[in-house]
Amino acid sequence: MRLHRNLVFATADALAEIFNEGAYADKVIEKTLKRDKRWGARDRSFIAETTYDIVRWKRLYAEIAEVKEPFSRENLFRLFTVWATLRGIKLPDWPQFENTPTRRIKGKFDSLSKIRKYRESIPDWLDEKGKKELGEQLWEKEIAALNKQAPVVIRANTLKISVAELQQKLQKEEIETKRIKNYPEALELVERSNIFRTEAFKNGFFEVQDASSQLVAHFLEVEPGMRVVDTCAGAGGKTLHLAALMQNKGQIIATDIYGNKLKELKRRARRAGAHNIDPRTIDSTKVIKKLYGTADRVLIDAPCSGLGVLSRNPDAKWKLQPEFLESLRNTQFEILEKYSRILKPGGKMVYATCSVLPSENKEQVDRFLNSENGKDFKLSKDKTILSSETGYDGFYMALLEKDS
Ligand SMILES: C[S@@+](CC[C@H](N)C(=O)[O-])C[C@H]1O[C@@H](n2cnc3c(N)ncnc32)[C@H](O)[C@@H]1O
Repeated sequence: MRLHRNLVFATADALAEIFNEGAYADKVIEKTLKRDKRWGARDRSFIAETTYDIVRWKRLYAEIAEVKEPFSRENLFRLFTVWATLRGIKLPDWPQFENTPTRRIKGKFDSLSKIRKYRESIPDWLDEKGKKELGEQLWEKEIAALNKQAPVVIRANTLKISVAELQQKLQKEEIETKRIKNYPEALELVERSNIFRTEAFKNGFFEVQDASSQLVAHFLEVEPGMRVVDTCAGAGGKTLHLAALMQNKGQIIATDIYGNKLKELKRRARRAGAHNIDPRTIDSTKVIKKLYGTADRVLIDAPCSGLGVLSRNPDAKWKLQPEFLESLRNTQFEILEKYSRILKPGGKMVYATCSVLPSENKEQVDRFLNSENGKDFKLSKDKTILSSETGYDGFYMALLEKDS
């Protein structure tokens, strides 16, 4: 691979914003890629993938390069040097790469790789937390899996097209995909590419949605004609799936505390041809109270640490703080406690997170079942999806039934 100056410099600029200014990696990359219209698909993927890689391995690379935050421009190039050296990429003779200590970089990599928090490039507290909650062996496997680049998975929008037809249409646009066993609407891309540019996407034939996330709507056992409340709908990844499973029949009330996310949901629903969604911003306690006792199904796709989606969002490793995890647990419990009241007697509810930590998952469900409001509920089934077992995101989902 030959390194191009403007691409490497763009990567360094992106890293400066992410590391030194605390900006979100996905937003910075999106903005950076708009900088030069002449960049082709390869250039763009170089910037995106290299930036994500260096974000993912920040702690390990900083330790090897012996640099500390905030990173000066020179030190950002040192991180880049470590990245290139460990991948066997030949460095050009630019002043930034003079006197690169190749052997020393490789030697330090070998010795630091013996210690998990460096090898997996995670903060001390996260290593402790993962070990405590999952046990040494499982944590070791899970964090290694969460450090791998995530595959791109899409969900066929069965309101408009079958999975088989979508696969053919994409093939005509030179995008190879494969079916995934036991994930009925999923297709995995054989090679990464910018699928948002395809006609199939513009026509609303699919959404990008990880395979594990595609299990959640099925878990809720919805049927056409039901009244469903998706309480933490966000931009609607699961709402759109629910609409498809309900064949556009019945009603889905999609709530969230952020109106701008629901705006995006509306836009996506239009493209997908989903007509049974009623978005409502939670701007007072009345919004939820009005719904008490009215729904056949409730989905609580709760705000969580996002540890299960680290492969997609590696900067969460550096943004998450232990205190935040503590306060999240209270939010999750409050949400469960309040939003479960939306259900009719005999109705069903799913509590889901994209976390693999029991403290955000089964422990929250147990706490709810032991609470005053939870005593009318039974746990029908639950499932923890580990990235180390499936290769997709880490997730948790529990199906709870309310007594009739
Ligand atoms: C895991 S995300 C939801 C993702 C979304 N369901 C999807 O599939 O695309 C959690 C959502 O909960 C919302 N949220 C946070 N606190 C909330 C609350 N108290 N009530 C309702 N929604 C909340 C966040 O804004 C966020 O959109």
